[in-house]
Amino acid sequence: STMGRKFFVGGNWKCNGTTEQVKKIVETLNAVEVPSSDVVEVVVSPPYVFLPLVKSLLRPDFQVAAQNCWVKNGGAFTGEVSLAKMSNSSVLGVVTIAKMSNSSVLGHSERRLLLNESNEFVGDKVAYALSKGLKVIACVGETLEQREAGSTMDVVAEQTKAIADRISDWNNVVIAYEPVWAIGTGKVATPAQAQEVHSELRKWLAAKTSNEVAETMRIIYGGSVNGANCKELAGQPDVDGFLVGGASLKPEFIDIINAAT
Ligand SMILES: O=C(COP(=O)(O)O)NO
Repeated sequence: STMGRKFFVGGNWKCNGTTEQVKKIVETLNAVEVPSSDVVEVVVSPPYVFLPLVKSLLRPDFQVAAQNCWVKNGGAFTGEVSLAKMSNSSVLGVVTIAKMSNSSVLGHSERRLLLNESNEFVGDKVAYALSKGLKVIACVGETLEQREAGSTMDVVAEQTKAIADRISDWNNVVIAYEPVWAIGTGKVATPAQAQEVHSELRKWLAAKTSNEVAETMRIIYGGSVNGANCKELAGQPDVDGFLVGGASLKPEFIDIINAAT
């Protein structure tokens, strides 16, 4: 990462954890030495049901994110969790929203592919969450067949455009490039592959939004990041951090946080 962009490390716990496991992970995170929050921004994203517990136990220099949100405020949307409810509960704390200390992971490929969340729907969610004062970790990334067809940048641009068409203030957005073929597979993108897409995406942002947005945007990488491969990836000029799945549930998450450059 360069240009003074603060390193950003997100831990996406996905649909994992029991109360006991969550307490243990938070205990471990609370006890370790990591660079100050001036150097690295750390966000952990537990399943909704653990948001209150994690928010109440987690060290104050780390932030908590939801893994999704609904696109309206409450109402007849069975099974959904509305932002307003989350922000009204002690979980995210309405008062802390003003400090942008809360965020949501949106557009994760598992929701795009398994739950058919369209680019437009993800764009609507990003706009809604931002309008409610949350930070957003917006996920984009191509499938293996799209990469093999040479359409990686087309796909990533299309996904990002659906967001750009709906928002004007990018201040509270972090973009996570997560190639689907690297998620949960152990097949991490090479530093060159990650750098190529991150720099192309940054150029796209410069052309479609502004140089300022492009230069200040944290573009983070996700997909089989671990304690062993994070350093080399972090050394790439346009890799500004990580969105970590599996390894965020293990002590090596600390190594990934410490890879902050
Ligand atoms: O989905 C991911 C990455 O998951 P893994 O680190 O387990 O590949 N981040 O949101």
